[in-house]
Amino acid sequence: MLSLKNIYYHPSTAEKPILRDLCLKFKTGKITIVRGPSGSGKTTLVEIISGLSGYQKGEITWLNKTLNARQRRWLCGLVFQFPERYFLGLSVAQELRLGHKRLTTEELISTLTKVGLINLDLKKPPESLSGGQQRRLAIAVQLLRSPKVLLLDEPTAGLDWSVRKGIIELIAKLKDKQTILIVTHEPELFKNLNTDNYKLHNGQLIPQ
Ligand SMILES: Nc1ncnc2c1ncn2[C@@H]1O[C@H](COP(=O)(O)OP(=O)(O)OP(=O)(O)O)[C@@H](O)[C@H]1O
Repeated sequence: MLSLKNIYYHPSTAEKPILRDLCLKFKTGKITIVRGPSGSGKTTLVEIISGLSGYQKGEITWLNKTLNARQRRWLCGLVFQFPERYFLGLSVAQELRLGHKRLTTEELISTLTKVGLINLDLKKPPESLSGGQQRRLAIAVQLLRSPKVLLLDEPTAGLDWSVRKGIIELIAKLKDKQTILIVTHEPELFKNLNTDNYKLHNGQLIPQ
């Protein structure tokens, strides 16, 4: 399981540390939820876990083995906040094949099915999909890499209520195959899932 020990991060461009001796032990079978107000460091935390960003002190381990940034990038899939803003493909198929050129149509369809996108026209431009479909496509892009850990930054932000419900149900389904961390302003949306809850405050995680 994934574990963070005393993570300290103070970018030279920031006035004060963003994370201070932050500790987190992921629990088997539970979705980890981190809430916190804007600017508390939620995105910074997922960027560090995913290996996109470094840190000055501490240790991140998977099954008791210390991971460097490259190993964390292999281990984790990160779905950014509003991921649809970063789509590059001209079609759904092209979006999924970025970095996975040799994927067959069957493999694309199988991945889309995992995220509940059934009978989707692979030739459609990603921007023509609904908000909920775009969010599912962004999750599918990460699932193609078979990450052990899925990090979701505000996965329900900007979606209608009914669409949010669908995304929450999808996350509940994915949790059997992946370790999941969600950072969110809206932890109450996930209260019916089996979650382990924290608040990010002053650079540390407080169990809720
Ligand atoms: N490289 C950096 N240099 C300077 N300041 C930074 C850097 N990275 C993040 N920060 C600052 O650290 C704080 C935490 O940012 P972060 O984006 O992680 O917060 P957040 O909780 O995700 O916010 P939001 O909910 O608005 O997305 C912010 O004040 C941000 O401006």
